[in-house]
Amino acid sequence: KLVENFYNSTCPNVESIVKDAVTKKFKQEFITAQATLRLFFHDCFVEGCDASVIIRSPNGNAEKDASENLSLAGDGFDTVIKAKEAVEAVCPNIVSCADILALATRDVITLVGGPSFNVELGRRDGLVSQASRVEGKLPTSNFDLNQLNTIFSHHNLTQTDMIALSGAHTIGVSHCDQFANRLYPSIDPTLDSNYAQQLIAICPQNPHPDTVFQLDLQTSGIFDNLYYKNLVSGKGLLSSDQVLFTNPKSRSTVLDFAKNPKEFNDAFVIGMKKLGRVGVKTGNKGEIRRDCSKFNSS
Ligand code: HEM
Ligand SMILES: [Ca+2]
Ligand SMILES: [Ca+2]
Repeated sequence: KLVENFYNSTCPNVESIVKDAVTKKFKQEFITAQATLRLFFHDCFVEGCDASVIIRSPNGNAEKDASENLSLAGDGFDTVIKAKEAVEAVCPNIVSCADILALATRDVITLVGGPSFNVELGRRDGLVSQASRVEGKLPTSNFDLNQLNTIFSHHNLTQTDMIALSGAHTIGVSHCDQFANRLYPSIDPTLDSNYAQQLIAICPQNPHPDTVFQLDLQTSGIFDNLYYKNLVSGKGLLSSDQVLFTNPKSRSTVLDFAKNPKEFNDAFVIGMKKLGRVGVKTGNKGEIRRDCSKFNSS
């Protein structure tokens, strides 16, 4: 079981060390925020929150090499590696990379204007990181409400948790290929028509593969509840975003979060705490990695 004060006697300043390293990185690269938040999600849904996604393999067959993870931005990995280096300088071999990722994620959310919250600690780092084990574990942008609910329920996350955590798309971007099927060959009728034209202008039929569009067009660098207001007005970028409003089973929660930012923030914090408990290894399971990108044995 995780506890908030896990490092109180072994590394009492871990939270401020991580926060300083993350803040420094964020000031250099603001995309640190979205990159770290998405990294945490992808880590927790595959093998649990154990930093398995951070392992680098010379053979290109680690979890991060799976197709689903190729669009994870490098700045998220770099944030954890930098924060770990800062922690190792003070408390060597004590703090797991999985806990550092959890703390860094809380810190980036706060840096972009989101709620702050206490983070439970005591995770250990995983010993398995394989590209072949990712398939089917992460939701994709064409999932319908049932598919979204099912995949989240495998981790004890409810529909409300899923809708609140989808609010992470209040920051960051998506590559064109993730929503091109909503534009071509015909425009998805749930899309606002002016918004659809904006998307088409940035993402033509064969875009440069690096072209991206903001998940929350007006405030893609700010953690706010505009994401939900966008869904209400037909401006959800991914099909998996828009479906939360289109499907009557989830619509009332979207409307609640669109109207009441505090309700969204509270639900997001509950969702993040539950996400942070997914599949965690404690006690003598796993290891405390020295270098977050390598198993200790390698
Ligand atoms: C509900 C199911 C979800 C689906 C289908 C989904 C899918 C996606 C897709 C397709 C992208 C764009 C990737 C790209 O092309 O670069 C994206 C970006 C992102 N996702 Fe999700 N996601 C989901 C839930 C979550 C959750 C739970 C979180 C975190 C708590 C999250 C955080 C992010 C962030 C921050 C970005 C922006 C990344 C960046 O700008 O680099 N997503 N997501
Ligand atoms: Ca993991
Ligand atoms: Ca926003």
